Amino acid sequence: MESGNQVGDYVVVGWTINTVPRLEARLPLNLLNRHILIVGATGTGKSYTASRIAWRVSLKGIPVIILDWHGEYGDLVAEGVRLNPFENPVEFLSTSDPRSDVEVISDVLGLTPPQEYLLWRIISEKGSKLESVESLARALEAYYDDASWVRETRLSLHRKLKILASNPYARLFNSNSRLPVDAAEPGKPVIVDLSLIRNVNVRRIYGTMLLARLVNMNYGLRKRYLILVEEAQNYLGRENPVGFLARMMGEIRKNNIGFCVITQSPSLIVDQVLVNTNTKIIHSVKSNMDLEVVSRSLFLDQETARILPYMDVGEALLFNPSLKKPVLIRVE
Ligand SMILES: Nc1ncnc2c1ncn2[C@@H]1O[C@H](COP(=O)(O)OP(=O)(O)OP(=O)(O)O)[C@@H](O)[C@H]1O
Repeated sequence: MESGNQVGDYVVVGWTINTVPRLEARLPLNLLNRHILIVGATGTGKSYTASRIAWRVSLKGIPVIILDWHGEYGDLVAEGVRLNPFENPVEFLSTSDPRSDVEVISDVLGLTPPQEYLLWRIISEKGSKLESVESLARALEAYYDDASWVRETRLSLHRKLKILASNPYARLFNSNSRLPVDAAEPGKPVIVDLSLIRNVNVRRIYGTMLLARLVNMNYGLRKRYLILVEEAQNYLGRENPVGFLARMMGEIRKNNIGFCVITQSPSLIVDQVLVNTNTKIIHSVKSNMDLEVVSRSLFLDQETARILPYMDVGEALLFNPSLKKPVLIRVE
């Protein structure tokens, strides 16, 4: 299916504004695995821009998966394949590799070191008897307390898992699941509608688990695809970033996955994202903190920085290493 391999192949994001004649604003496909950042205040055109990129990249035969936090991409990419997370469970425990599973679960749930250790003990003791989140929650409830820290840790870990093991959320996690990347076709990005998961914390956990499984599956295979992460502050926020995702942004050689990270507020996102995204598309930014972060990370001169709050919807500064300085474009 992959055809976007030719050197110099690219997709068009829009057109330059301040040049005569106007020129194509291009996104080279060989930069995809060096990641894209799209930022801008509410309503400035981030999702529209991301949807154009998703569709055009997918037309090149590169599979695209959209983690659709608000459920808006069904309208933006009418050709996309919409997936309901409840009908597409993600693997929570894969007893074939318990060590890396514990790391993933720990990252996803934000476990403390004692919680992670206890989880490891239980999984290595019970092994294949734990095929679901419910069975893990039950095993935790019944686990013997051989020290006082075990009891406290067990109870706090159980609290974290309880909602995942409850109805209807337990259906989101299953040991016999397939990854949605198989559903992608040329011109048809896969849209995982996360908004169907009402509990925001569970939504974040499902999204992160899905990302973890996609990334892990791709080690060794090195298949090329693009993942759009909407409302990225939920996964890569400064307060509680998911460790493996932040690390992934810097590990371009080990994996061939490109991330397109989308957020309203670059000041809420971990620095790794700003440092490790090669292509930046900056729509209008209004808050002083975000203006400062954008200006600093792109080394903007004062004149360019001054226009940031006043750009129209659909206008953006495009920056990548092949350009000497950011270019003002209109996304089309
Ligand atoms: N390049 C464009 N050309 C034409 N219309 C656009 C363009 N970009 C955005 N729009 C329109 O502007 C509106 C807001 O766009 P969009 O939803 O993409 O903004 P957003 O920054 O993602 O907002 P939010 O943060 O609230 O999700 C939509 O109606 C969209 O169709």
